Amino acid sequence: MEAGDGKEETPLSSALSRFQLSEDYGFLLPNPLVGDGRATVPVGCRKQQGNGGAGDVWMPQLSTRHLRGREELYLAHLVLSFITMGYLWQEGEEGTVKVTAGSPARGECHRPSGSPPILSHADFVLANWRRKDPSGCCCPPCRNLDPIISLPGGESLRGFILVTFLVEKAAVPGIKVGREPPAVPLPRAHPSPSIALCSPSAPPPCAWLSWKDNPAMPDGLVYEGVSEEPMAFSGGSAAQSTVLHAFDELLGIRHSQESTAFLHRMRDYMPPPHRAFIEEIGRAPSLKQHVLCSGDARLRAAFNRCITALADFRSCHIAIVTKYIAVAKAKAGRAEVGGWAGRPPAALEAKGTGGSHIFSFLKSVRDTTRDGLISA
Ligand code: HEM
Repeated sequence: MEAGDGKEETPLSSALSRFQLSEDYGFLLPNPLVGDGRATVPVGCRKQQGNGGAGDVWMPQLSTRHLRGREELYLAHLVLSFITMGYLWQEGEEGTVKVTAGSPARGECHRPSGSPPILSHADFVLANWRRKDPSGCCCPPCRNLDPIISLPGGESLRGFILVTFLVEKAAVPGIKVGREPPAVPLPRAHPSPSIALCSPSAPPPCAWLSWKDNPAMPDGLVYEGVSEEPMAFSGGSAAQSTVLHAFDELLGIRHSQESTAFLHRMRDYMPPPHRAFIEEIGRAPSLKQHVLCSGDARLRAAFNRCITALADFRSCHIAIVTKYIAVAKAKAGRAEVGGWAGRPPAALEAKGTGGSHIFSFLKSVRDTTRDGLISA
């Protein structure tokens, strides 16, 4: 891709077909849109500059007009969001870029897909998978699966993306109870994902994904060419996953005011059809009321099994988060992992990936789930 002045408009699919991020930027990008077409070019700003100065290489304004269908839009959003992340965090937490000078964030693909201009859960997990053998299955333990785009973190990061993906996949039969699943790149079968695949050798990058409530970027990010004021967005978190929100609505779980406010804010990062799906479940007649009014002991037991399974999932998740953050922190303390990719981000130690105080939040959400049990 030629260095440009950032002003010309380029069809996104043809622009994307001509680049592959170099490993210098910490990514290897198998071109998802056009077969094996590969070329290594610098995108965004050069590492040593990154301030919109004279030595920077600018990416042209990209247009979505030539993208075909939902899949290409999702892929384009995935690719551009990852490029933006690489550009912003290339020097770790200390050297954060504050302005997306000539950056891929100026691509339009967040508008038609209704997604915010940041790497969200829908990008990082839902759209970010492929079968190595296209005719093979995508069952655990992920042997035939790979993320389309990964971040530094090796197997640990691969597991983080794919296990979350498999949890989404395992939830599909549950989602079908309410309705056909919303139109997203969700998979089909019903595996039992092993969360143990996520080994805590390196922390997940989530806290680096935010420029809201993140001490490394307290003012947010200026999207050059979009707004002169900095804008704050939360990064990809499974709190943006539709499935848990849908189960909460279906089972009539009532979280605390603070947790509800955070979780509802996370809905802004979901693809609009997902959000609409959750809201529709919320408006539907209450399942819990139906079970209560029926006086049927078997119905009540089945309902309570669902509540217990959901609370158990949340307890398991708390254990994993504790392990991940504590182990990563201890390893960093013993300098077992090198470079900025191995250090637990300051924001992750104190706060969650979307900015919540993680443990009190996660425990509160687990406990209010248990409160949903119907007593005999
Ligand atoms: C190493 C693995 C993981 C870590 C470190 C982690 C970390 C976190 C953190 C810090 C939060 C707090 C919310 C925020 O601020 O973002 C959170 C929330 C959440 N995470 Fe994870 N997570 C992990 C794996 C998973 C997996 C595999 C799933 C499965 C879908 C998942 C589902 C959720 C959900 C649904 C929430 C929202 C809270 C709730 O509804 O219970 N997480 N996670």
